[in-house]
Amino acid sequence: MPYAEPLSRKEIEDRLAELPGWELSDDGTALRRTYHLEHIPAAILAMHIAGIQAELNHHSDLTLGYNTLAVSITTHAAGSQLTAKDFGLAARIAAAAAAHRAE
Ligand SMILES: C[C@H](O)[C@H](O)[C@H]1CNC2=NC(N)=NC(=O)C2=N1
Repeated sequence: MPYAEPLSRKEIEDRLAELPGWELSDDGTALRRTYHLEHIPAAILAMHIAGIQAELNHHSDLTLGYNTLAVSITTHAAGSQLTAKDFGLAARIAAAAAAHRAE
């Protein structure tokens, strides 16, 4: 059984509409958002995300800046295309970011 099935363009657009502030990469194969943190170190949010990823067994690429955390999500096992797993992870990350007042 495949790791996860790629979503159609329509499914991607519908699901993206439920994730305010997130966007598609230029080639449409990844979900992206850069969070800005004023209240806690960005690394704290990164560690929170690492816990979520361990729980879901699905992982983003995180780029840690001084007060930013850039998130990029795709499903490698689906040939670097977007799947429901990516949107599930993004929704959990969005909730964690909101809890840390990241914008
Ligand atoms: C064996 C294990 O389930 C796989 O390596 C998982 C782990 N996390 C993953 N995360 C992401 N983003 N894509 C994958 O294909 C993937 N594969």
